[in-house]
Amino acid sequence: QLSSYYYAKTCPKALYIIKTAVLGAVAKESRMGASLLRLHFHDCFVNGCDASVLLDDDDTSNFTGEKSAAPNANSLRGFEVIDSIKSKLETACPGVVSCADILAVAARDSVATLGGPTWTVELGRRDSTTASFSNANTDLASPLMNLDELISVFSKKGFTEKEMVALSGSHTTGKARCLLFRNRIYNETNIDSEFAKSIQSNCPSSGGGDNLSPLDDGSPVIFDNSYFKNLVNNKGLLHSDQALFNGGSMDSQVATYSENPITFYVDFANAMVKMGNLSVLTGTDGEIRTNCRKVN
Ligand code: HEM
Ligand SMILES: [Ca+2]
Repeated sequence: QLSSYYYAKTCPKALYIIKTAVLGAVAKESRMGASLLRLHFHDCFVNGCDASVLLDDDDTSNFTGEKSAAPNANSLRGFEVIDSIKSKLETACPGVVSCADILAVAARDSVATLGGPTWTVELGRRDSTTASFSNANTDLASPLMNLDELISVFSKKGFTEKEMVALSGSHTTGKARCLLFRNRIYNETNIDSEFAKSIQSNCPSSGGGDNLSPLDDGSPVIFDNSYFKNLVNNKGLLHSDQALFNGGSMDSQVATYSENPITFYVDFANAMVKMGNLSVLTGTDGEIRTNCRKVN
């Protein structure tokens, strides 16, 4: 249903406008590439890729937005970058480019800007007129999950175990808060002890819960396969990261990606296209929001 030429006639500069803005935002702060990639993921896994994640709480339509759900609160970032892209697009071609498409293109451009693979983004998603606080709490994975739980969360969205592992390679960039990996670095045994010690210096056993550590110590602002190299060395930051390589069924897949970046890139790009197609609104469903934070 979606098409890569969707805006060719109605907003020919759309892709250029988004790419330029993403490049600028990542140049200003490299972590923003990670944050924009994650926004698209947290959008797509909750009611599909419909920009529901961008909506603020709405007193008129009477819904609580997804931003305050547990996986998102004090964690998601990049909303101002999306707002700024949207306002440029509204000037260039008012009412044409959806917020959901902006998220999909910004995720692709972020990965490419950080040195990762690129892919063709299918376009034509429309924006939701509602959000789901409760689905945001149930449909996203938690960093405390084990392999079987991670497989289950992704299989509910139609992904294979291998695709789940490839998508997790996103943790090759970006940061996480101490409170989410504290138990791992102090109490777990499947962790390299030097690595645990080095992370502990910025994540005390009590307090400092918001202190940040890179998800990939090896190359935090480059989109490469270093995340998988970490895992085979027991240097996964989150419990859920190390769960992918912990004597289970995905060990060999992780090892393959750790040795072969091209295989990872190909699988990652394909899985991102698939993720971008989750329950999209097309035709006359939904709307093209004027402001990504509010229904029209
Ligand atoms: C496999 C299950 C996953 C779990 C349990 C998980 C969990 C997390 C957690 C806990 C954080 C840190 C949040 C914080 O400290 O506030 C994080 C960050 C991040 N996640 Fe995931 N994630 C998963 C899969 C994914 C996928 C599929 C993607 C993208 C396609 C992704 C992209 C990111 C990125 C880029 C960051 C860094 C964001 C930033 O620095 O702003 N994650 N994730
Ligand atoms: Ca969504």
